[in-house]
Amino acid sequence: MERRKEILTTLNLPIIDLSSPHRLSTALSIRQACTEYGFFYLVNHGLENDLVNAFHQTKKFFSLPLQEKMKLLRNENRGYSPLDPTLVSKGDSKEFYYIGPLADLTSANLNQWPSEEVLKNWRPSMESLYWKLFGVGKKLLSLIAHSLNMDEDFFEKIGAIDKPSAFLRLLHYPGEMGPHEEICSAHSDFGTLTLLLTDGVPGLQICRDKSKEAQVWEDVSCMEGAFIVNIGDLMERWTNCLYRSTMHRVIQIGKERYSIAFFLDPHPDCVVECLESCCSESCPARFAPIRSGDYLTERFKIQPA
Ligand SMILES: O=C(O)CCC(=O)C(=O)O
Ligand SMILES: [Fe+2]
Repeated sequence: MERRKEILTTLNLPIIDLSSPHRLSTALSIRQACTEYGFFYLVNHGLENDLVNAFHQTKKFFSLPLQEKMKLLRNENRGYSPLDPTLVSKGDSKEFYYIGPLADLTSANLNQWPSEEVLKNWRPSMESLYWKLFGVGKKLLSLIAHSLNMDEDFFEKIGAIDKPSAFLRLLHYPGEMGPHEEICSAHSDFGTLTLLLTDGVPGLQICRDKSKEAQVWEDVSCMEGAFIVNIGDLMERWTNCLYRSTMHRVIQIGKERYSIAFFLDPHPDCVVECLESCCSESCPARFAPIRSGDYLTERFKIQPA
């Protein structure tokens, strides 16, 4: 197994309660979590009873014969990506399946679904999960706006989530694979925020200081029933780097692993520019305004996820 000069520690991420009536203190805790870690656990999100089924459906999909999954081969970033032997040798050992934005018909029609004969009721079940995750993301985003001293409906008002451009990604890591330590290589997420669910199998790690020579990787353990939430690059731009889009990866521990990631990205036409509350004369905006669609297209070209 490849060895790098790395120091490893274990981490207790902050816990945010989405159902708390104390919005100000919740917003303050979010602010602290996003500035220090860019990651937190989200509890009392209302989807507790949906999680078992979400993983059940995910496993059903990946259990299909390869030839069935290959009929849905990824196109326009929707559909199935098989385990890629060229990437396995570079330290990426996962198969995954993307469901793209469902809000408008043109985009929703690009999605690729297994037929009813192959997986009965799978599509409605996943569509329902998608919208429930979107509901959680939207609630959280209003708290994030609050935490940044903006109006709670700020992200709605600027058109970031009116037609949500969210991608749902199901992931399967088959277990002991290749000589490399990483099975999902180190990256930051591109968009606004990510809601992550894992099946409890460890392996997720974060590196809080992107610039350090010797990278310090910290283990993120799974908290039963909670989402692991992380800030993406566009939120980092919106906040002038106040909120951190933290680098993360998954290392192999020799066990099969499933996870579900929901990437809440801004609508492609939404222009992401430094928030008023995050810049001043002494702290000017570090990034020029950019159309979200242009930014994400560029990122996908450089680092196809
Ligand atoms: O599988 C995981 O736990 C992490 C997945 C991830 O970081 C991603 O899909 O961006
Ligand atoms: Fe990620």
